[in-house]
Amino acid sequence: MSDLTLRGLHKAFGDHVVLRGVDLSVKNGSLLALLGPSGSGKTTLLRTVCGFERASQGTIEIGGRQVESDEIYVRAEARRIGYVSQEGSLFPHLSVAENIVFGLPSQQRRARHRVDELLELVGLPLSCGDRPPHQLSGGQQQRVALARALAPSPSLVMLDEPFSSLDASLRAETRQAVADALAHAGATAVLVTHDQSEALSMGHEVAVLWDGRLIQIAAPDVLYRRPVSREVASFVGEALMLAGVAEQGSARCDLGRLKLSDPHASGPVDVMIRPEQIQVAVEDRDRSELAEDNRCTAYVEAVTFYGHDARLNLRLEAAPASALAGGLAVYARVPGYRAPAVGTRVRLSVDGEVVAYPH
Ligand SMILES: Nc1ncnc2c1ncn2[C@@H]1O[C@H](COP(=O)(O)OP(=O)(O)OP(=O)(O)O)[C@@H](O)[C@H]1O
Repeated sequence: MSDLTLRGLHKAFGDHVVLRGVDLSVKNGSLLALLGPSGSGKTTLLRTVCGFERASQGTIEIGGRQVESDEIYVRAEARRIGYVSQEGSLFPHLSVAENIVFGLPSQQRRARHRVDELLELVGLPLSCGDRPPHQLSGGQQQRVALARALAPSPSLVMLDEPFSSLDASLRAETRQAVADALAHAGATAVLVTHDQSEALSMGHEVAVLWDGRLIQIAAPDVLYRRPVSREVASFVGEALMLAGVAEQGSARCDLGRLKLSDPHASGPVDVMIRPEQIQVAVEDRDRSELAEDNRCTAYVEAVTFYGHDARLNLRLEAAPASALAGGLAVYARVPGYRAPAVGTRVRLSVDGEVVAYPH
């Protein structure tokens, strides 16, 4: 399948500007997750690439062929893009197989072209083909929608929040099935989502759209560990921000002297720490695990238990002058089986590098 390139893409509805100059490149055969808060322009970007909306300015190229510019406008049907919507939008009066071949030329429709192959690709039993969509679960229906999108061998597949109507367990399973099917098909795909865990777990790369601008494109682990701004840090996960001072590759803050991911930062900064980086050791229980440096003491004020992990609200003892009266409050994520009880005195250290945002 082809790659996708956007250059300087603008889109306005009247005088309401939604996309403000988007440059983006999606590599052949890869899945890009387009992540952004509600109203940031994700769906508009996807609809413009599909040709459902005209760009106000800029160019769109699919597989090296320009489909949109000031002079060129290739109609949606001729762009050869497979589209999967939130609800899947299957036709209820047609069987699963008829849905899959719906967009194909009539001869291929009659021959149920590639139906078995596509059912297999999306991980559904072949017996599903003759059933009406309503007899399938929501997750299975989304897989049928993907099979239908892949049936004409499109250049590109666009997925617009395709898992948002599914409950949590079905969502996880369907995400995996869809990711596998796209990989097996060698598809170039864009997945629109406002769910950071979905973007991080499915995207080969994640692009963050903020108020109509792409503000960061990176591999999921890089985006999570080195977000470009405080806003992105908080949007892609839980982020603890502590005032500090950076110098010579580390930053001093209420949790000690911490190693910085950017060694060049200096002066007053906000230090961004992921809560799972905070190592919590119970004084009597975990004596051997206590690091000599970077350690300070705190009390567990509250525990929210999630099973696999737990969130601890902690209050630092003897927090320095920068802290609020009564000690600084921070929080940590620890494995559920190691969650200490409320009131326990613990020692804290920070594992790994942290990010500094200058004031
Ligand atoms: N056809 C339209 N006419 C006028 N304004 C529109 C139109 N489509 C979208 N908008 C506006 O564009 C902005 C971005 O909308 P869009 O649906 O692209 O955002 P989104 O990031 O996909 O949000 P969500 O996650 O809530 O779906 C919104 O302010 C919306 O009201």
